[in-house]
Amino acid sequence: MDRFKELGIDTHGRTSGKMKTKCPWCHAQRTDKRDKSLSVNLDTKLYLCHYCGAHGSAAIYAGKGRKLGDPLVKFPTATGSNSSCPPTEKPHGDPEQGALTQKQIEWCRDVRHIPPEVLVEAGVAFASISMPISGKEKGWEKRDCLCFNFFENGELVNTKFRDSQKHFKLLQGARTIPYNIDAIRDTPECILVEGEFDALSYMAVGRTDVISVPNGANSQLDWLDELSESHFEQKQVIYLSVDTDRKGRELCRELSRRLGVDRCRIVTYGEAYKDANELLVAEGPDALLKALEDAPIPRLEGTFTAEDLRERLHQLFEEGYTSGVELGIPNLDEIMRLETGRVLTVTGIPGHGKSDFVDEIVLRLCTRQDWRAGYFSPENTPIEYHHAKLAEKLLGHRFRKDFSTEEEFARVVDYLSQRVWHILPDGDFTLGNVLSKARELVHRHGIRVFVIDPYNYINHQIPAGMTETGYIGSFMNSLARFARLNSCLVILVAHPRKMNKQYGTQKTEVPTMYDINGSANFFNMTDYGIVVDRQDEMGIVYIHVEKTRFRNFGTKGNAAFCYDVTNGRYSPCTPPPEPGMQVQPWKGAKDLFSSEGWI
Ligand SMILES: Nc1ncnc2c1ncn2[C@@H]1O[C@H](COP(=O)(O)OP(=O)(O)OP(=O)(O)O)[C@@H](O)[C@H]1O
Repeated sequence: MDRFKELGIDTHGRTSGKMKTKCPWCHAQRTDKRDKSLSVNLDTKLYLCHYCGAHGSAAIYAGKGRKLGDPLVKFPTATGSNSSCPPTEKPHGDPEQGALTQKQIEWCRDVRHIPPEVLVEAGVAFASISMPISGKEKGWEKRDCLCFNFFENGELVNTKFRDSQKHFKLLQGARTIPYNIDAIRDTPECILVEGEFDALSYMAVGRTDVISVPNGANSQLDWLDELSESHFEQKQVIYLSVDTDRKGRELCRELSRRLGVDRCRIVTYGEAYKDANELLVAEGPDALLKALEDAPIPRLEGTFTAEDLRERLHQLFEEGYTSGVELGIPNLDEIMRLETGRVLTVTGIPGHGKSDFVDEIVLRLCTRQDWRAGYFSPENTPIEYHHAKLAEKLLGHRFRKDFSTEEEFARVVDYLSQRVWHILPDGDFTLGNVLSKARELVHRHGIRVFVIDPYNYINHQIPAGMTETGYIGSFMNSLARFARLNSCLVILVAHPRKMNKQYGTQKTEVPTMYDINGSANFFNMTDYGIVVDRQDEMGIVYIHVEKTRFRNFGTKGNAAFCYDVTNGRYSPCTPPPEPGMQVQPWKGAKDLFSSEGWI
Protein backbone atom coordinates (compact mmCIF):
# COMPACT_ATOMS: atom_id res chain seq x y z
CA MET A 1 0.00 0.00 0.00
CA ASP A 2 1.44 3.36 -0.94
CA ARG A 3 0.60 6.84 -2.08
CA PHE A 4 3.19 7.17 -4.85
CA LYS A 5 0.51 7.56 -7.49
CA GLU A 6 -1.45 10.04 -5.40
CA LEU A 7 1.74 12.10 -4.95
CA GLY A 8 2.48 12.04 -8.68
CA ILE A 9 5.60 9.88 -8.34
CA ASP A 10 5.94 7.56 -11.32
CA THR A 11 7.32 4.21 -10.16
CA HIS A 12 6.92 2.66 -13.62
CA GLY A 13 4.84 -0.12 -12.19
CA ARG A 14 7.59 -1.36 -9.91
CA THR A 15 6.73 -2.35 -6.37
CA SER A 16 10.02 -3.24 -4.75
CA GLY A 17 13.67 -2.25 -4.64
CA LYS A 18 15.23 1.14 -5.09
CA MET A 19 14.94 3.36 -8.10
CA LYS A 20 15.37 6.86 -9.45
CA THR A 21 12.57 8.72 -11.13
CA LYS A 22 11.55 12.23 -12.10
CA CYS A 23 10.60 14.53 -9.26
CA PRO A 24 6.97 15.70 -9.56
CA TRP A 25 7.75 18.87 -7.61
CA CYS A 26 10.68 20.28 -9.61
CA HIS A 27 10.68 18.40 -12.88
CA ALA A 28 8.61 21.05 -14.69
CA GLN A 29 11.14 23.78 -13.88
CA ARG A 30 14.23 21.75 -14.74
CA THR A 31 16.14 22.38 -17.93
CA ASP A 32 17.54 18.85 -17.93
CA LYS A 33 14.29 17.02 -18.50
CA ARG A 34 15.99 13.65 -18.40
CA ASP A 35 17.35 14.01 -14.89
CA LYS A 36 15.80 11.52 -12.49
CA SER A 37 16.53 13.43 -9.32
CA LEU A 38 14.09 11.61 -7.04
CA SER A 39 15.46 8.60 -5.14
CA VAL A 40 12.70 6.24 -4.16
CA ASN A 41 12.87 3.25 -1.88
CA LEU A 42 9.89 1.13 -2.86
CA ASP A 43 10.30 -1.14 0.17
CA THR A 44 10.37 1.56 2.79
CA LYS A 45 8.23 3.96 0.67
CA LEU A 46 10.51 6.90 1.35
CA TYR A 47 11.60 9.39 -1.28
CA LEU A 48 14.06 12.27 -1.59
CA CYS A 49 14.79 14.68 -4.41
CA HIS A 50 18.49 15.47 -4.69
CA TYR A 51 17.68 18.63 -6.64
CA CYS A 52 14.87 20.41 -4.79
CA GLY A 53 15.11 18.52 -1.48
CA ALA A 54 11.48 17.31 -1.49
CA HIS A 55 11.27 14.26 0.71
CA GLY A 56 8.80 12.21 2.63
CA SER A 57 7.04 8.93 2.99
CA ALA A 58 4.46 7.43 0.69
CA ALA A 59 3.78 4.62 3.08
CA ILE A 60 0.49 3.54 4.41
CA TYR A 61 1.27 0.70 6.72
CA ALA A 62 -1.70 -1.45 6.06
CA GLY A 63 -1.77 -3.83 8.96
CA LYS A 64 -4.74 -6.08 9.38
CA GLY A 65 -7.98 -4.12 9.12
CA ARG A 66 -6.27 -0.89 8.07
CA LYS A 67 -7.51 1.23 5.26
CA LEU A 68 -5.88 3.53 2.83
CA GLY A 69 -5.36 6.83 4.58
CA ASP A 70 -5.03 5.28 8.04
CA PRO A 71 -2.12 6.62 10.05
CA LEU A 72 1.27 5.25 9.15
CA VAL A 73 2.20 3.42 12.30
CA LYS A 74 -0.20 2.20 14.88
CA PHE A 75 1.03 1.55 18.38
CA PRO A 76 0.16 -1.95 19.34
CA THR A 77 -2.10 -1.89 22.38
CA ALA A 78 0.12 -1.11 25.33
CA THR A 79 1.09 -4.22 27.23
CA GLY A 80 2.15 -4.19 30.84
CA SER A 81 1.95 -1.07 32.92
CA ASN A 82 4.21 1.90 32.98
CA SER A 83 3.91 3.30 36.43
CA SER A 84 5.83 6.50 35.75
CA CYS A 85 3.39 7.38 33.02
CA PRO A 86 0.25 9.25 34.14
CA PRO A 87 -2.77 7.78 32.37
CA THR A 88 -3.69 11.01 30.63
CA GLU A 89 -0.23 11.37 29.17
CA LYS A 90 0.16 7.80 28.03
CA PRO A 91 1.03 7.64 24.38
CA HIS A 92 -2.26 7.06 22.73
CA GLY A 93 -3.69 7.22 19.29
CA ASP A 94 -1.47 6.60 16.31
CA PRO A 95 1.64 8.69 16.08
CA GLU A 96 1.90 9.27 12.41
CA GLN A 97 5.27 8.92 10.75
CA GLY A 98 6.03 11.48 8.15
CA ALA A 99 8.90 13.00 6.28
CA LEU A 100 11.92 14.15 8.25
CA THR A 101 11.97 17.86 8.95
CA GLN A 102 14.57 20.02 7.25
CA LYS A 103 16.17 20.52 10.67
CA GLN A 104 16.46 16.77 11.23
CA ILE A 105 17.92 16.18 7.80
CA GLU A 106 20.48 18.93 8.35
CA TRP A 107 21.37 17.63 11.81
CA CYS A 108 21.90 14.11 10.51
CA ARG A 109 23.99 15.45 7.64
CA ASP A 110 26.04 18.05 9.52
CA VAL A 111 26.40 16.53 12.97
CA ARG A 112 26.34 12.78 12.22
CA HIS A 113 27.58 12.94 8.62
CA ILE A 114 24.71 10.80 7.37
CA PRO A 115 23.63 12.00 3.93
CA PRO A 116 19.89 12.41 3.23
CA GLU A 117 19.84 9.62 0.66
CA VAL A 118 21.03 7.17 3.30
CA LEU A 119 18.20 8.27 5.58
CA VAL A 120 15.81 7.62 2.73
CA GLU A 121 17.29 4.23 1.97
CA ALA A 122 17.05 3.21 5.58
CA GLY A 123 13.49 4.45 5.97
CA VAL A 124 14.24 6.94 8.72
CA ALA A 125 11.17 9.08 9.32
CA PHE A 126 9.70 11.71 11.62
CA ALA A 127 7.05 11.49 14.35
CA SER A 128 5.96 13.67 17.22
CA ILE A 129 5.20 11.47 20.20
CA SER A 130 5.08 11.39 23.99
CA MET A 131 8.40 10.22 25.35
CA PRO A 132 9.38 9.11 28.84
CA ILE A 133 11.79 11.83 30.00
CA SER A 134 14.23 10.97 32.76
CA GLY A 135 15.96 13.43 35.02
CA LYS A 136 14.56 15.92 37.49
CA GLU A 137 11.26 16.55 35.77
CA LYS A 138 10.36 12.88 35.30
CA GLY A 139 7.31 12.32 33.16
CA TRP A 140 6.16 12.21 29.62
CA GLU A 141 6.60 14.97 27.08
CA LYS A 142 5.70 15.39 23.46
CA ARG A 143 8.90 15.33 21.42
CA ASP A 144 9.88 15.50 17.78
CA CYS A 145 11.63 12.24 17.04
CA LEU A 146 13.62 10.44 14.45
CA CYS A 147 11.95 7.11 13.77
CA PHE A 148 14.21 4.16 13.07
CA ASN A 149 12.01 1.57 11.47
CA PHE A 150 12.78 -2.12 11.98
CA PHE A 151 11.70 -4.20 9.01
CA GLU A 152 11.73 -7.93 8.63
CA ASN A 153 10.95 -9.43 5.25
CA GLY A 154 9.84 -5.95 4.23
CA GLU A 155 7.24 -5.74 7.02
CA LEU A 156 7.44 -3.08 9.69
CA VAL A 157 8.01 -4.91 12.97
CA ASN A 158 9.02 -2.16 15.36
CA THR A 159 10.05 1.48 15.54
CA LYS A 160 12.61 3.14 17.76
CA PHE A 161 11.82 6.79 18.45
CA ARG A 162 14.76 9.00 19.33
CA ASP A 163 14.50 12.64 20.31
CA SER A 164 17.25 15.24 20.09
CA GLN A 165 18.31 14.55 23.69
CA LYS A 166 18.83 10.84 23.13
CA HIS A 167 15.65 9.71 24.83
CA PHE A 168 14.53 6.47 23.27
CA LYS A 169 11.31 4.59 23.05
CA LEU A 170 10.36 1.41 21.25
CA LEU A 171 6.86 0.38 20.32
CA GLN A 172 5.38 -1.42 23.27
CA GLY A 173 4.60 -5.05 22.76
CA ALA A 174 6.47 -5.19 19.45
CA ARG A 175 9.25 -7.71 18.75
CA THR A 176 12.83 -6.57 19.13
CA ILE A 177 14.91 -7.51 16.13
CA PRO A 178 18.21 -6.14 14.83
CA TYR A 179 17.99 -2.95 12.84
CA ASN A 180 18.26 -3.46 9.06
CA ILE A 181 18.15 -7.25 9.36
CA ASP A 182 16.79 -7.76 5.83
CA ALA A 183 19.98 -6.30 4.40
CA ILE A 184 22.17 -9.23 5.45
CA ARG A 185 19.98 -12.15 4.55
CA ASP A 186 22.00 -13.47 1.61
CA THR A 187 25.25 -11.57 1.87
CA PRO A 188 28.61 -13.34 2.23
CA GLU A 189 29.76 -10.88 4.89
CA CYS A 190 28.07 -8.58 7.37
CA ILE A 191 28.89 -5.90 9.90
CA LEU A 192 27.39 -5.84 13.39
CA VAL A 193 27.20 -2.50 15.16
CA GLU A 194 25.76 -1.25 18.41
CA GLY A 195 23.48 1.59 17.35
CA GLU A 196 21.40 2.85 14.47
CA PHE A 197 23.74 5.75 13.73
CA ASP A 198 26.68 3.37 13.46
CA ALA A 199 24.67 1.31 10.99
CA LEU A 200 23.83 4.43 9.00
CA SER A 201 27.53 5.37 9.09
CA TYR A 202 28.48 2.18 7.27
CA MET A 203 25.65 2.73 4.81
CA ALA A 204 27.05 6.22 4.23
CA VAL A 205 30.36 4.70 3.13
CA GLY A 206 28.68 2.23 0.84
CA ARG A 207 28.30 -0.90 2.99
CA THR A 208 24.69 -1.97 3.03
CA ASP A 209 25.29 -5.32 4.76
CA VAL A 210 25.18 -3.86 8.24
CA ILE A 211 22.85 -4.49 11.16
CA SER A 212 22.61 -3.00 14.61
CA VAL A 213 22.01 -5.25 17.62
CA PRO A 214 18.58 -4.60 19.12
CA ASN A 215 19.39 -3.90 22.77
CA GLY A 216 22.52 -1.81 22.62
CA ALA A 217 25.40 -3.32 24.56
CA ASN A 218 23.27 -5.92 26.30
CA SER A 219 25.24 -9.12 25.85
CA GLN A 220 22.20 -11.35 26.39
CA LEU A 221 21.74 -12.35 22.78
CA ASP A 222 18.32 -14.01 22.79
CA TRP A 223 17.54 -12.44 19.41
CA LEU A 224 20.35 -14.46 17.87
CA ASP A 225 18.68 -17.79 18.68
CA GLU A 226 16.19 -17.57 15.87
CA LEU A 227 18.41 -15.75 13.39
CA SER A 228 21.64 -17.69 13.68
CA GLU A 229 20.72 -20.29 11.09
CA SER A 230 18.81 -18.11 8.61
CA HIS A 231 21.07 -15.06 8.65
CA PHE A 232 24.50 -16.09 9.90
CA GLU A 233 25.17 -19.70 9.02
CA GLN A 234 26.53 -18.92 5.55
CA LYS A 235 28.57 -15.86 6.46
CA GLN A 236 32.25 -16.09 5.66
CA VAL A 237 33.28 -12.94 7.49
CA ILE A 238 31.49 -11.09 10.26
CA TYR A 239 32.82 -7.70 11.30
CA LEU A 240 32.12 -6.78 14.90
CA SER A 241 32.12 -3.02 15.05
CA VAL A 242 30.75 -2.23 18.49
CA ASP A 243 31.67 0.41 21.05
CA THR A 244 35.04 0.23 22.74
CA ASP A 245 33.75 0.78 26.28
CA ARG A 246 33.55 -2.07 28.79
CA LYS A 247 29.99 -3.07 27.89
CA GLY A 248 30.84 -2.97 24.20
CA ARG A 249 33.80 -5.25 24.76
CA GLU A 250 31.64 -7.69 26.70
CA LEU A 251 29.16 -7.67 23.83
CA CYS A 252 31.99 -8.24 21.37
CA ARG A 253 33.26 -11.25 23.31
CA GLU A 254 29.83 -12.82 23.48
CA LEU A 255 29.11 -12.13 19.81
CA SER A 256 32.34 -13.73 18.67
CA ARG A 257 31.70 -16.72 20.95
CA ARG A 258 28.22 -17.17 19.50
CA LEU A 259 29.11 -16.48 15.88
CA GLY A 260 32.47 -18.28 15.86
CA VAL A 261 35.82 -16.66 16.55
CA ASP A 262 37.23 -18.07 13.35
CA ARG A 263 35.17 -15.78 11.13
CA CYS A 264 34.81 -12.66 13.27
CA ARG A 265 36.97 -9.60 12.58
CA ILE A 266 36.94 -7.04 15.35
CA VAL A 267 36.96 -3.41 14.23
CA THR A 268 38.75 -0.77 16.31
CA TYR A 269 38.72 2.98 15.79
CA GLY A 270 41.98 4.23 17.29
CA GLU A 271 42.46 5.73 20.72
CA ALA A 272 40.29 8.78 20.25
CA TYR A 273 36.99 7.37 19.08
CA LYS A 274 34.58 4.95 20.62
CA ASP A 275 32.37 3.93 17.72
CA ALA A 276 31.96 3.93 13.95
CA ASN A 277 29.97 7.14 13.80
CA GLU A 278 32.53 9.09 15.85
CA LEU A 279 35.25 7.92 13.48
CA LEU A 280 33.20 8.84 10.42
CA VAL A 281 32.44 12.30 11.77
CA ALA A 282 36.01 13.05 12.83
CA GLU A 283 38.09 11.40 10.11
CA GLY A 284 35.72 10.87 7.20
CA PRO A 285 34.49 7.91 5.12
CA ASP A 286 37.93 6.63 4.10
CA ALA A 287 38.99 6.27 7.71
CA LEU A 288 35.91 4.17 8.48
CA LEU A 289 36.52 1.94 5.47
CA LYS A 290 40.15 1.61 6.51
CA ALA A 291 39.13 0.59 10.04
CA LEU A 292 37.07 -2.17 8.47
CA GLU A 293 39.90 -3.23 6.21
CA ASP A 294 42.37 -3.22 9.10
CA ALA A 295 40.22 -5.38 11.37
CA PRO A 296 42.49 -8.36 12.06
CA ILE A 297 41.83 -11.47 10.02
CA PRO A 298 41.00 -14.41 12.29
CA ARG A 299 44.12 -16.24 13.21
CA LEU A 300 45.39 -19.36 11.61
CA GLU A 301 43.93 -22.26 13.51
CA GLY A 302 46.17 -23.28 16.36
CA THR A 303 48.37 -20.18 16.37
CA PHE A 304 48.02 -17.19 18.66
CA THR A 305 49.51 -13.74 19.00
CA ALA A 306 48.82 -11.10 21.59
CA GLU A 307 46.68 -9.36 18.97
CA ASP A 308 44.43 -12.42 18.69
CA LEU A 309 44.01 -12.29 22.43
CA ARG A 310 43.63 -8.52 22.67
CA GLU A 311 40.07 -8.69 24.01
CA ARG A 312 40.89 -11.23 26.69
CA LEU A 313 44.13 -9.48 27.56
CA HIS A 314 42.26 -6.25 27.96
CA GLN A 315 39.82 -7.88 30.32
CA LEU A 316 42.74 -9.23 32.32
CA PHE A 317 44.38 -5.82 32.24
CA GLU A 318 41.26 -4.10 33.52
CA GLU A 319 39.86 -6.64 35.93
CA GLY A 320 42.79 -8.86 36.92
CA TYR A 321 42.56 -12.64 37.19
CA THR A 322 39.03 -13.84 37.68
CA SER A 323 38.36 -16.01 40.66
CA GLY A 324 35.70 -18.02 38.80
CA VAL A 325 31.97 -18.17 39.34
CA GLU A 326 30.40 -19.43 42.52
CA LEU A 327 27.59 -21.95 42.75
CA GLY A 328 26.06 -20.38 45.83
CA ILE A 329 27.10 -23.30 48.07
CA PRO A 330 29.39 -21.78 50.70
CA ASN A 331 31.44 -24.86 51.62
CA LEU A 332 32.13 -25.76 48.00
CA ASP A 333 32.56 -22.16 46.77
CA GLU A 334 35.38 -21.83 49.27
CA ILE A 335 37.41 -24.53 47.55
CA MET A 336 36.23 -24.50 43.92
CA ARG A 337 34.99 -21.78 41.59
CA LEU A 338 34.29 -22.55 37.97
CA GLU A 339 35.32 -20.77 34.81
CA THR A 340 34.34 -21.09 31.16
CA GLY A 341 37.01 -22.37 28.80
CA ARG A 342 37.85 -25.22 31.21
CA VAL A 343 37.19 -28.92 31.71
CA LEU A 344 35.77 -30.34 34.93
CA THR A 345 36.04 -34.12 35.35
CA VAL A 346 33.75 -35.88 37.81
CA THR A 347 34.21 -39.42 39.05
CA GLY A 348 32.81 -41.66 41.79
CA ILE A 349 31.49 -45.16 42.35
CA PRO A 350 28.42 -46.03 40.22
CA GLY A 351 25.22 -44.92 41.93
CA HIS A 352 26.99 -42.42 44.20
CA GLY A 353 25.30 -39.47 42.52
CA LYS A 354 27.76 -38.21 39.89
CA SER A 355 24.99 -37.36 37.43
CA ASP A 356 22.86 -35.89 40.17
CA PHE A 357 25.64 -33.66 41.42
CA VAL A 358 26.45 -32.55 37.88
CA ASP A 359 22.78 -31.53 37.47
CA GLU A 360 23.09 -29.56 40.71
CA ILE A 361 26.11 -27.70 39.31
CA VAL A 362 24.39 -27.06 35.96
CA LEU A 363 21.15 -25.74 37.44
CA ARG A 364 22.98 -23.53 39.89
CA LEU A 365 24.94 -22.06 36.99
CA CYS A 366 21.70 -21.53 35.06
CA THR A 367 19.74 -19.98 37.90
CA ARG A 368 22.53 -17.93 39.47
CA GLN A 369 24.74 -17.02 36.53
CA ASP A 370 22.09 -17.04 33.81
CA TRP A 371 24.00 -19.66 31.83
CA ARG A 372 22.53 -22.09 29.34
CA ALA A 373 23.45 -25.77 29.19
CA GLY A 374 23.85 -28.62 26.73
CA TYR A 375 23.89 -32.32 27.66
CA PHE A 376 25.15 -35.39 25.89
CA SER A 377 23.79 -37.83 28.38
CA PRO A 378 22.50 -41.02 26.75
CA GLU A 379 22.24 -42.65 30.18
CA ASN A 380 19.70 -40.04 31.18
CA THR A 381 17.04 -41.26 28.78
CA PRO A 382 14.22 -40.98 28.11
CA ILE A 383 14.98 -37.28 28.15
CA GLU A 384 11.67 -36.46 29.84
CA TYR A 385 12.84 -38.43 32.90
CA HIS A 386 15.91 -36.26 33.06
CA HIS A 387 13.81 -33.11 32.69
CA ALA A 388 11.56 -34.31 35.49
CA LYS A 389 14.64 -34.69 37.74
CA LEU A 390 15.83 -31.23 36.78
CA ALA A 391 12.33 -29.88 37.44
CA GLU A 392 12.37 -31.29 40.99
CA LYS A 393 15.63 -29.54 41.79
CA LEU A 394 14.28 -26.29 40.38
CA LEU A 395 10.91 -26.44 42.14
CA GLY A 396 12.25 -27.85 45.41
CA HIS A 397 9.61 -30.58 45.55
CA ARG A 398 8.29 -33.55 43.63
CA PHE A 399 7.34 -33.07 40.01
CA ARG A 400 4.00 -34.79 40.31
CA LYS A 401 0.47 -33.56 40.08
CA ASP A 402 -0.18 -34.12 43.78
CA PHE A 403 2.82 -32.00 44.79
CA SER A 404 3.14 -29.36 42.05
CA THR A 405 0.57 -27.07 40.47
CA GLU A 406 -0.20 -26.69 36.76
CA GLU A 407 1.28 -23.20 36.99
CA GLU A 408 4.54 -24.65 38.33
CA PHE A 409 4.50 -27.25 35.58
CA ALA A 410 4.18 -24.52 32.93
CA ARG A 411 6.83 -22.34 34.60
CA VAL A 412 9.42 -25.08 34.92
CA VAL A 413 8.86 -26.38 31.37
CA ASP A 414 9.20 -22.84 30.02
CA TYR A 415 12.36 -22.33 32.03
CA LEU A 416 13.98 -25.58 30.94
CA SER A 417 13.05 -24.94 27.31
CA GLN A 418 15.04 -21.73 27.43
CA ARG A 419 18.03 -23.15 29.31
CA VAL A 420 18.73 -26.79 28.62
CA TRP A 421 19.31 -28.64 25.36
CA HIS A 422 19.95 -32.38 24.99
CA ILE A 423 21.99 -33.84 22.18
CA LEU A 424 21.10 -37.35 21.11
CA PRO A 425 22.66 -37.75 17.68
CA ASP A 426 21.06 -40.48 15.65
CA GLY A 427 23.38 -43.42 16.14
CA ASP A 428 26.54 -41.36 15.67
CA PHE A 429 28.05 -40.98 19.11
CA THR A 430 31.57 -40.18 17.92
CA LEU A 431 33.32 -37.35 19.74
CA GLY A 432 33.56 -35.30 16.54
CA ASN A 433 29.82 -35.47 15.97
CA VAL A 434 28.91 -34.77 19.60
CA LEU A 435 31.21 -31.74 19.76
CA SER A 436 29.99 -30.42 16.44
CA LYS A 437 26.38 -30.54 17.75
CA ALA A 438 27.53 -28.87 20.95
CA ARG A 439 29.19 -26.15 18.90
CA GLU A 440 25.90 -25.57 17.11
CA LEU A 441 24.27 -25.14 20.51
CA VAL A 442 26.87 -22.50 21.36
CA HIS A 443 26.15 -20.65 18.12
CA ARG A 444 22.40 -20.94 18.13
CA HIS A 445 21.58 -20.79 21.81
CA GLY A 446 24.70 -19.55 23.56
CA ILE A 447 25.21 -22.54 25.89
CA ARG A 448 28.05 -21.99 28.36
CA VAL A 449 28.22 -25.39 29.98
CA PHE A 450 28.33 -28.70 28.14
CA VAL A 451 28.03 -32.05 29.89
CA ILE A 452 29.28 -35.41 28.61
CA ASP A 453 27.82 -38.07 30.88
CA PRO A 454 29.49 -40.51 30.81
CA TYR A 455 32.79 -40.92 28.93
CA ASN A 456 32.10 -44.54 27.95
CA TYR A 457 28.98 -43.64 25.93
CA ILE A 458 31.10 -41.84 23.36
CA ASN A 459 31.87 -44.06 20.41
CA HIS A 460 35.65 -43.98 20.83
CA GLN A 461 37.59 -44.62 17.68
CA ILE A 462 41.11 -45.34 18.78
CA PRO A 463 43.45 -45.14 15.78
CA ALA A 464 45.41 -48.29 15.07
CA GLY A 465 48.67 -48.33 16.98
CA MET A 466 47.59 -45.73 19.56
CA THR A 467 47.64 -46.72 23.22
CA GLU A 468 44.60 -46.12 25.43
CA THR A 469 46.61 -43.56 27.41
CA GLY A 470 47.57 -41.78 24.20
CA TYR A 471 43.96 -41.81 23.05
CA ILE A 472 42.62 -40.44 26.35
CA GLY A 473 45.26 -37.69 26.15
CA SER A 474 44.04 -36.70 22.73
CA PHE A 475 40.38 -36.98 23.87
CA MET A 476 41.05 -34.62 26.79
CA ASN A 477 42.85 -32.30 24.40
CA SER A 478 39.78 -32.16 22.16
CA LEU A 479 37.59 -31.28 25.14
CA ALA A 480 40.01 -28.57 26.28
CA ARG A 481 40.14 -27.12 22.79
CA PHE A 482 36.35 -27.12 22.48
CA ALA A 483 36.06 -25.46 25.90
CA ARG A 484 38.60 -22.78 25.01
CA LEU A 485 37.35 -21.96 21.53
CA ASN A 486 33.73 -21.79 22.58
CA SER A 487 34.24 -20.30 26.03
CA CYS A 488 32.31 -23.17 27.54
CA LEU A 489 32.74 -25.14 30.71
CA VAL A 490 32.88 -28.82 29.73
CA ILE A 491 31.85 -31.31 32.41
CA LEU A 492 32.96 -34.89 31.83
CA VAL A 493 31.65 -37.76 33.93
CA ALA A 494 34.00 -40.75 33.94
CA HIS A 495 33.77 -44.00 35.88
CA PRO A 496 36.58 -45.34 38.05
CA ARG A 497 38.10 -48.75 37.57
CA LYS A 498 36.61 -51.52 39.73
CA MET A 499 37.51 -50.50 43.28
CA ASN A 500 38.70 -52.94 45.93
CA LYS A 501 36.88 -53.62 49.17
CA GLN A 502 38.61 -52.37 52.29
CA TYR A 503 40.00 -55.16 54.40
CA GLY A 504 37.82 -55.72 57.48
CA THR A 505 34.97 -53.26 56.80
CA GLN A 506 34.27 -54.65 53.33
CA LYS A 507 33.47 -51.10 52.28
CA THR A 508 34.39 -50.18 48.73
CA GLU A 509 37.41 -47.92 48.66
CA VAL A 510 36.75 -44.32 47.68
CA PRO A 511 38.28 -43.77 44.26
CA THR A 512 40.60 -40.87 43.52
CA MET A 513 40.93 -39.05 40.23
CA TYR A 514 43.88 -41.32 39.43
CA ASP A 515 41.51 -44.29 39.58
CA ILE A 516 39.49 -43.23 36.57
CA ASN A 517 39.38 -46.18 34.26
CA GLY A 518 41.82 -46.00 31.36
CA SER A 519 44.52 -43.53 32.15
CA ALA A 520 45.97 -40.99 34.56
CA ASN A 521 45.54 -38.52 31.70
CA PHE A 522 41.98 -37.86 32.86
CA PHE A 523 43.42 -36.36 36.00
CA ASN A 524 46.56 -34.91 34.46
CA MET A 525 44.74 -33.07 31.73
CA THR A 526 41.61 -31.82 33.45
CA ASP A 527 41.37 -28.32 34.92
CA TYR A 528 39.11 -29.33 37.78
CA GLY A 529 38.68 -32.80 39.25
CA ILE A 530 36.06 -33.88 41.77
CA VAL A 531 35.03 -37.18 43.34
CA VAL A 532 31.45 -37.79 44.51
CA ASP A 533 31.56 -39.98 47.58
CA ARG A 534 28.27 -41.12 49.13
CA GLN A 535 28.63 -42.09 52.77
CA ASP A 536 25.20 -43.55 53.51
CA GLU A 537 25.98 -44.66 57.06
CA MET A 538 26.68 -41.02 57.98
CA GLY A 539 23.84 -39.71 55.81
CA ILE A 540 26.14 -37.41 53.84
CA VAL A 541 27.79 -37.03 50.49
CA TYR A 542 31.35 -35.77 50.29
CA ILE A 543 32.52 -33.83 47.29
CA HIS A 544 36.28 -34.17 47.21
CA VAL A 545 37.89 -31.44 45.15
CA GLU A 546 41.13 -33.09 44.07
CA LYS A 547 42.28 -30.50 41.61
CA THR A 548 41.79 -26.89 40.56
CA ARG A 549 44.46 -26.12 38.01
CA PHE A 550 44.93 -22.50 39.10
CA ARG A 551 45.02 -21.20 42.62
CA ASN A 552 42.57 -18.41 41.87
CA PHE A 553 39.89 -21.06 41.20
CA GLY A 554 40.26 -22.87 44.51
CA THR A 555 42.25 -25.48 46.30
CA LYS A 556 42.17 -29.15 47.31
CA GLY A 557 39.60 -29.97 49.97
CA ASN A 558 36.21 -31.48 50.57
CA ALA A 559 32.68 -30.29 51.21
CA ALA A 560 29.91 -32.28 52.91
CA PHE A 561 26.29 -32.36 51.75
CA CYS A 562 22.96 -33.80 52.71
CA TYR A 563 21.03 -35.26 49.83
CA ASP A 564 17.31 -34.62 49.76
CA VAL A 565 15.57 -37.60 48.15
CA THR A 566 12.37 -35.62 47.55
CA ASN A 567 13.91 -32.99 45.28
CA GLY A 568 17.40 -34.31 44.52
CA ARG A 569 19.09 -31.25 45.98
CA TYR A 570 22.41 -31.14 47.78
CA SER A 571 22.49 -28.91 50.86
CA PRO A 572 25.78 -28.08 52.55
CA CYS A 573 26.10 -29.53 56.03
CA THR A 574 28.50 -30.01 58.91
CA PRO A 575 29.42 -33.69 59.10
CA PRO A 576 28.99 -35.47 62.44
CA PRO A 577 32.22 -35.51 64.46
CA GLU A 578 31.76 -39.24 65.09
CA PRO A 579 29.70 -41.98 63.45
CA GLY A 580 26.26 -42.23 65.00
CA MET A 581 26.04 -38.50 65.80
CA GLN A 582 23.66 -36.14 64.04
CA VAL A 583 24.51 -34.27 60.86
CA GLN A 584 24.15 -30.54 61.45
CA PRO A 585 23.04 -27.82 59.00
CA TRP A 586 25.84 -25.74 57.55
CA LYS A 587 27.02 -22.79 59.69
CA GLY A 588 24.21 -20.34 60.27
CA ALA A 589 21.61 -22.30 58.29
CA LYS A 590 18.36 -23.13 60.13
CA ASP A 591 17.50 -26.30 58.26
CA LEU A 592 19.29 -29.26 56.83
CA PHE A 593 17.31 -29.22 53.60
CA SER A 594 16.08 -26.45 51.36
CA SER A 595 12.85 -26.55 49.43
CA GLU A 596 12.37 -22.98 48.28
CA GLY A 597 11.86 -22.61 44.52
CA TRP A 598 14.85 -21.59 42.42
CA ILE A 599 12.76 -20.13 39.63
N1 LIG B 1 23.12 -39.47 48.40
C1 LIG B 1 22.11 -40.11 47.82
N2 LIG B 1 21.18 -40.71 48.57
C2 LIG B 1 20.15 -41.37 47.99
N3 LIG B 1 19.99 -41.48 46.67
C3 LIG B 1 20.90 -40.91 45.86
C4 LIG B 1 22.00 -40.19 46.39
N4 LIG B 1 22.72 -39.71 45.36
C5 LIG B 1 22.08 -40.12 44.24
N5 LIG B 1 21.00 -40.84 44.54
C6 LIG B 1 20.10 -41.48 43.60
O1 LIG B 1 20.78 -42.62 43.09
C7 LIG B 1 20.53 -42.82 41.73
C8 LIG B 1 21.83 -42.84 40.95
O2 LIG B 1 22.39 -41.54 40.94
P1 LIG B 1 23.30 -41.04 39.76
O3 LIG B 1 22.78 -41.57 38.47
O4 LIG B 1 23.46 -39.60 39.90
O5 LIG B 1 24.64 -41.80 40.12
P2 LIG B 1 25.93 -42.00 39.24
O6 LIG B 1 27.08 -41.95 40.17
O7 LIG B 1 25.94 -41.01 38.14
O8 LIG B 1 25.70 -43.45 38.71
P3 LIG B 1 26.30 -44.16 37.40
O9 LIG B 1 27.77 -44.24 37.58
O10 LIG B 1 25.67 -45.52 37.46
O11 LIG B 1 25.89 -43.38 36.25
C9 LIG B 1 19.60 -41.72 41.31
O12 LIG B 1 18.28 -42.19 41.34
C10 LIG B 1 19.81 -40.66 42.38
O13 LIG B 1 18.65 -39.86 42.54
